[in-house]
Amino acid sequence: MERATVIVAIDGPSGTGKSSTSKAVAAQLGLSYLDTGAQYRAITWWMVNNGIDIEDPTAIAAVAGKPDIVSGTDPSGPTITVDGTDVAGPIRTQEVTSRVSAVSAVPEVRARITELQRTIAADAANGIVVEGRDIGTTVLPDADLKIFLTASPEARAARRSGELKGADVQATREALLKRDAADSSRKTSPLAKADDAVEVDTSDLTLQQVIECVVTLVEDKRAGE
Ligand SMILES: Nc1ncnc2c1ncn2[C@@H]1O[C@H](COP(=O)(O)OP(=O)(O)O)[C@@H](O)[C@H]1O
Ligand SMILES: Nc1ccn([C@H]2C[C@H](O)[C@@H](COP(=O)(O)OP(=O)(O)O)O2)c(=O)n1
Repeated sequence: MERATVIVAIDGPSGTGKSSTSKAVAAQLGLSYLDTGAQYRAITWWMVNNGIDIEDPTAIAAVAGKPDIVSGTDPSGPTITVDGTDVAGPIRTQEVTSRVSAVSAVPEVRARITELQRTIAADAANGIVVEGRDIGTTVLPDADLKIFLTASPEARAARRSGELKGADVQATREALLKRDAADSSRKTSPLAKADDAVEVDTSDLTLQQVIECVVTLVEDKRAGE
């Protein structure tokens, strides 16, 4: 019998391991992979590049439909383009990171990106791992498996500053907590754990342990447990 597709939603705050875990789980299980944070970063990059006033939600809403955002969903080489331009690098700058929460709080932006996400998930032949902040609660509430990753602010800041080549851990911690607070308190689909999500605290787990944990949860689901 043909295996049914499987939809996995992985949510949580910054630095909990969503991207690394999701990519590895998708690769291991032959599923597609979607980094929804990259989509919000891409639309933010476009707004900044086009001189849109980030402080003005009405201005953002008015142009939310303009950029053409395309995500490549192969977990071994995910891609993201805006109007045909590869923005994988530019979306990770400090400038975009500091503005992404404001842009992604605008309801018209969320409606647009959510629709894209649902289309991508529906088109994934074998299924998909989708990671973000509101996947289990809003984007894919019928996902087969929902995971909510957490980790202490200290662990998250240490991981992130390691990535940013020795950036100050304390400053990184403050920036992370500020972004979490903004993402958790916005009106439209805030960062939140779905009632039926499995919470995994990754503070004291290696990445490999987290990957194994999630793979096991997917396999158990597929086995009908
Ligand atoms: N369990 C873990 N233990 C140690 N480092 C981890 C763990 N999970 C992820 N990392 C590292 O932490 C950093 C942030 O992980 P990432 O997957 O980008 O998190 P998120 O997508 O939640 O922001 C990466 O450098 C990653 O390799
Ligand atoms: N499903 C999502 C995913 C991300 N966002 C917003 C809020 C986040 O601060 C930004 C960036 O997300 P991203 O996952 O790239 O952030 P980190 O990798 O954790 O630094 O996008 C969102 O509002 N909804």
